[in-house]
Amino acid sequence: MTHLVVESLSFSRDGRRVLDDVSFAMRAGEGVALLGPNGAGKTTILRLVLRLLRPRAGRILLDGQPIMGMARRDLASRVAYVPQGHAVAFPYRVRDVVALGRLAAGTMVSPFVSAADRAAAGQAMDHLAIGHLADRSYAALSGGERQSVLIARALAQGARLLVLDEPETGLDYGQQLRLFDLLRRLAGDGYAVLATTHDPLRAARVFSRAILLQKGRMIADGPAADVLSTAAISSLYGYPASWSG
Ligand SMILES: Nc1ncnc2c1ncn2[C@@H]1O[C@H](COP(=O)(O)OP(=O)(O)OP(=O)(O)O)[C@@H](O)[C@H]1O
Repeated sequence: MTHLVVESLSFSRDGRRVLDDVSFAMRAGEGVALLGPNGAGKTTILRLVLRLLRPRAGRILLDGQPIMGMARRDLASRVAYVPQGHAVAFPYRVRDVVALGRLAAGTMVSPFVSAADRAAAGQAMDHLAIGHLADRSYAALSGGERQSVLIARALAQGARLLVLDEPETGLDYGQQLRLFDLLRRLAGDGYAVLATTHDPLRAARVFSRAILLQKGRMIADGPAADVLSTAAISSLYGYPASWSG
């Protein structure tokens, strides 16, 4: 049962306030989209939730515990970052990329993949219906396939909160549709999905909730279809409502 609480979060960079008093909570089964113009602070929120940055003020709780005091492995078994599926360093097989999720959570204790690690990776691939890719080289996959593999890696990690930063970037239209469908299914399966996106129209259909950020401040939080009205989006991005059709 995942429960993320973000409380009065503020963050500065180079003496400049990047986030100001941001608060929200989310539970298992919720898909929350974070939207806002470039530089609004979306990625900074994700990096704080992943404990890659330390807040200047405020705190973040996962399942009731402040993340700053958690052991790294404990944190990794609760929250997983799904990067965009672009950078490819080595031609690993898909099944090995997925099994690497077990390393992050500390359940894989040696550099060799155990039967238990392999089973967890297999389950994650089955969950996402990508078992047929298991022996392919990750480097040879399409962007959408890579994204699915990285989500499977997060599931193998055991985390129930998935954090994604503009996951649609670089994917063609069909792959974007499949990705967002997958995110919706994962929320339906009880995962908590927190994603930034620059696609308000899709977000309104796929996510249960949307949070709007402007210059580091939250200006809306509520059901995605309500928050992402044409008027709200026009005002957020600063263009006349008549342009959106
Ligand atoms: N490493 C850094 N050093 C200094 N300032 C930074 C750094 N990373 C981000 N910032 C600044 O923090 C602010 C928020 O950045 P952030 O990346 O969180 O915005 P964002 O909403 O994710 O934007 P985008 O939609 O462009 O990805 C911006 O003003 C940005 O310039």
